Amino acid sequence: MALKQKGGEISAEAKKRRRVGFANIDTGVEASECIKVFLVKSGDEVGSTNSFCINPVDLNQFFGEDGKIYGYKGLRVNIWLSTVSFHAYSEITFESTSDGGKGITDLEPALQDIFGELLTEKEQFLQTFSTERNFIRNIVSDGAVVPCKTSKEDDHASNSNSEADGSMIEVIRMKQDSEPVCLLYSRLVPLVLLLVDGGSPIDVTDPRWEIFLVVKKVQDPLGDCITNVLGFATVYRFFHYPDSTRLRIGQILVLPPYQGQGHGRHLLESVYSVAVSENIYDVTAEEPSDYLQYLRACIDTKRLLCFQPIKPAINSVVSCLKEGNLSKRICRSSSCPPASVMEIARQKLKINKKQFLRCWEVLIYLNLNQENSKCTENFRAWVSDRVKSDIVDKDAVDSRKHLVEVPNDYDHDMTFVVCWSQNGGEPDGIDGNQGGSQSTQDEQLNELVKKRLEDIVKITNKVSAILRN
Ligand SMILES: CC(=O)SCCNC(=O)CCNC(=O)[C@H](O)C(C)(C)COP(=O)(O)OP(=O)(O)OC[C@H]1O[C@@H](n2cnc3c(N)ncnc32)[C@H](O)[C@@H]1OP(=O)(O)O
Repeated sequence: MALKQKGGEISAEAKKRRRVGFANIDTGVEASECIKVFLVKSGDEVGSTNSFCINPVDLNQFFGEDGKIYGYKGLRVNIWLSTVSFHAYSEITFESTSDGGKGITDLEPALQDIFGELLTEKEQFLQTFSTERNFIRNIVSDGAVVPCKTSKEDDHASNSNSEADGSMIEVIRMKQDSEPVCLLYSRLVPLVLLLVDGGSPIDVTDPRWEIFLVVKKVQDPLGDCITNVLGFATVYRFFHYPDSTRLRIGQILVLPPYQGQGHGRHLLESVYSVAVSENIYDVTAEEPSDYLQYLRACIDTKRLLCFQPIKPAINSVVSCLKEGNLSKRICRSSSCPPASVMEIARQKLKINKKQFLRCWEVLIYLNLNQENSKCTENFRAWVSDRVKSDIVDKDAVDSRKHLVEVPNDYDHDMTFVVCWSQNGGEPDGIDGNQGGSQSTQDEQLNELVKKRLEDIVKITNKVSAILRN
């Protein structure tokens, strides 16, 4: 870490101001405003602010309660992060420091919290580009390339791809049971902390973790094979009663320069491919971001569209929505997918039930005549019903049963408490009604329906575009 002070001696004027005390109260500067992180793949790029600058989710979280840095004038923290070895080097410059009532923030501990021992001095950092040149190649050579069928339309994200420049893109699966794999993951942790919202490191000592790496293999001018990590997903295997296993995606990350090029999809499809070939129970994701949900929905809807066993169920709902007067509840409830259909999609495609229900609405919309206002009106009413029943389980209220989801660290899809109230009202302390009038609740419900419809249309448009290409 290099520390440079610009502007030399603190002026006599500044010293005077400091003594006056209250004249200039230090309001601090947000960490995200003065820290920049650049991804670099060669020593030549170090020191330059023209390299690829990433956009961390929340740098402020590493700096006290208010995310601010105090006591500096003109502070700039530039960090270069190597995509060859994942070491980092930081350069800190400022014009002056002074305690304006909140002290002078020590930057070192916060940077250590992110980069740990990967933060090195400049000389050492520059050397890593040659000494660690084969770091990734050596580790992934012990992994297994995930085989996956490739179709013409999926060419740009198939599981072993020749690129126009002669490089190969592969997904490599590695069990978290060897020291080198743990070492590789520990070097990826700063990226998780910086780029995954709420991301925290997995427990590398737990052998049930696996890591899927999407890598690019390229020949350098000397004929050497260079391997770069483009992205990765950590996947946890856990027991599913009575005799199977589920796969849960803990973290998925594509390095920013390579995002939007099909690598995230490649990783997800590889996880599915393993789940199908090993007859895993299903695949889930831990607290997925909105974008990940959207991406999964696009991928799974496309897979389900080609899945013949669910066609009759889709057709039956679509014809009900076409003809129907949805004021009849019976017609609305028949719009739910039959349990047998969800089960077969889980068995064959490893799509879990919650995810299937999300795709179900898109599948129906994709098959509807969207130009026909009666159809779209019915569809709206149907979605609205489904949103309501997601929130208020009417049958449960009638029978005085209340299902209360209980968050836990393990699997929040799975845990809930069934509460019973004698008098037919909500049990004490777990009243789902957080207060507010009926009209406020209606408004909130309408907002949710609107949002759900927007999501459905967005995914439908994307899947339609994918199918057209
Ligand atoms: C559990 C968790 O980890 S939650 C946190 C998730 N991770 C993060 O937030 C970290 C930061 N984000 C990322 O790393 C990445 O954005 C990821 C991992 C979420 C997605 O990876 P990317 O490589 O960017 O996505 P990828 O390029 O594969 O897919 C995106 C596009 O492919 C489209 N797509 C989906 N299926 C297909 C298909 N079959 N054919 C063609 N395109 C498709 C998607 O619709 C999307 O396009 P759009 O955004 O233009 O609508």
